[in-house]
Amino acid sequence: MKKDTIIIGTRSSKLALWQAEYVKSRLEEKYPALTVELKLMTTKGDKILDAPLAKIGGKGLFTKELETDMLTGGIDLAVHSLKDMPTEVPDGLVISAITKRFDPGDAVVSPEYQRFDALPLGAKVGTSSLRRKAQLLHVRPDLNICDLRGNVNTRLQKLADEDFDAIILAVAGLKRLGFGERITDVLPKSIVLPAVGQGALAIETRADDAEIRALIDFLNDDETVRCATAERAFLGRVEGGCQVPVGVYATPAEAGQLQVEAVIASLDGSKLYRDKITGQAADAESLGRQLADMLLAKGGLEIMHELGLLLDRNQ
Ligand SMILES: NCc1[nH]cc(CCC(=O)O)c1CC(=O)O
Repeated sequence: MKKDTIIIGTRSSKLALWQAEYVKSRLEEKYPALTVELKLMTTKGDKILDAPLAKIGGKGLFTKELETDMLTGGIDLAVHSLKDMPTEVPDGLVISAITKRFDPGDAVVSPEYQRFDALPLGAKVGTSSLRRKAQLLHVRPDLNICDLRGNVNTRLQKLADEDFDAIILAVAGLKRLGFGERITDVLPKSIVLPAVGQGALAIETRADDAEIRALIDFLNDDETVRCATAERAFLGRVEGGCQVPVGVYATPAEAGQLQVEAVIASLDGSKLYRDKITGQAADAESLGRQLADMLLAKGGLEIMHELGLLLDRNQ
């Protein structure tokens, strides 16, 4: 091995730091002679805290600054939550590893009512995700869903400060930060499908950095990679990003198969199209694309048009 020090770029939120430290410790455990340093960085998504995420828009809100630094050699790799990664990685960069998915669920934190089912009529529910909002409104149009921005710690603080009856956060993020005991319910997948890649980490490197890529290859979890491939193919096809209420969840099925379930909904949840497909795991990418086409044909395309999103269907 030529390199004796590698530099991991990470955002500086507590969750991002946990994730970078996790990769650091797995590398150090595997390569005792290697020194791994963390370089803390700030992204546009960290700076703009007062606007709803969907309004800021722009791809790579939480990844771009890290990617620019990696392309110029400032860092060797970047650790991201897979769900924060746009489906298209910039030229010269590549996702070289996807770690084992931890828990893809969406959690309810509601000290007063505990369970989602128990929320009273018109309850004030906090989330900044269009995906969660639309799917929740579909089954509970009475809910008063309000924007809740900030990192996980800030959001938990706002639960009390801003009088929410419940807030919704990824199970994975809460558990990583040691807040697992704050979870009072987990939304069933029959109501809310997770975001693409929720619960898994992506490690991004330069495409031509063969040494680093070989070094981190052991972090890949084959099963998660297959699921993520299907989920990201779905998202790439519907051009979802964080601006469209889209959920997708792939799971291994028997005999080397993969089941992929997905949803596209209108912002207010009044229209919701959901379907699933099963096929060979080796065809993960095409399964994701087929499912996207099924949902677009059912009415998803109309929703995209209503949202004013351009779709290049010839890609
Ligand atoms: N959007 C921010 C974000 N990115 C990743 C996670 C959680 C960890 C994960 O899903 O892997 C979170 C917080 C949340 O959605 O509650």
